[in-house]
Amino acid sequence: MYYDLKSTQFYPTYLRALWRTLLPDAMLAPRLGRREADIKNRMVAPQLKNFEGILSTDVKHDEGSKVEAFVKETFDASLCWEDIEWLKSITNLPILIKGVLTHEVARKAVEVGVAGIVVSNHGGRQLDYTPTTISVLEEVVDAVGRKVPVLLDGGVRRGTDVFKALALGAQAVLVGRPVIYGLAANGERGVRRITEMLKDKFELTMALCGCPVVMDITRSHVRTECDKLHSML
Ligand SMILES: Cc1cc2nc3c(=O)[nH]c(=O)nc-3n(C[C@H](O)[C@H](O)[C@H](O)COP(=O)(O)O)c2cc1C
Repeated sequence: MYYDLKSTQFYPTYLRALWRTLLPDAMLAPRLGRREADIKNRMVAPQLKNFEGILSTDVKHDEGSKVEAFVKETFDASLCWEDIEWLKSITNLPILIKGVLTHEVARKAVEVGVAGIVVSNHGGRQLDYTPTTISVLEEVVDAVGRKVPVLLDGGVRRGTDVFKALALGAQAVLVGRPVIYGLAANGERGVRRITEMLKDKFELTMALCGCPVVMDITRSHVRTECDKLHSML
């Protein structure tokens, strides 16, 4: 069945239909995903400097993840598109919406007036079977049509990942865990090293792809699974 689908034009459509059934709403996680490892390990949010009183560990639950219990008590599950309007009314800061994975949601986000979009599946930590962000980036970029910047996060581990995202239309990428790993391994130096590694490999990729400046990175520098399928038709 996989082979048949792959050899027809319906393959991407089918795959997208499948994904849609599992796509979480883009509104900044109204609830926490079921993080089984956290539940098993009875995860406790550490008391972080500068977050005193915000990220509390003081939750009265004896079992399961305390992060889950904390989120239940603090997150507002009624969060919806209208809240963007309210957010805009209380700040002059640009509001970016994170967690966008489809063209429908991207268009809606532009419609409600966000300043930017982050294509993200929250590091794959919220819901299993969400698509990889790189695989839906182009769909979002096309839907947004340069009206606002589109950023991407999730799985950016090498300079080549940065290059691929820019070639597919992202204006920038964001990294999560690599920075945390660098911090855990070697503190501030570790974080610097991670950013240097990403930057160096990105520059090398540009050089090897014949791109002296970032503006030279184009869509033709990458070939996606969809491109391969189209070329077979
Ligand atoms: C420890 C940890 C905590 C996170 N907390 C949040 C959060 O509170 N809200 C959110 O939108 N994303 C959260 N994320 C997801 C990150 O913002 C980001 O989308 C993700 O880590 C990017 O993927 P990467 O780690 O593969 O680079 C968290 C990620 C990690 C690793």
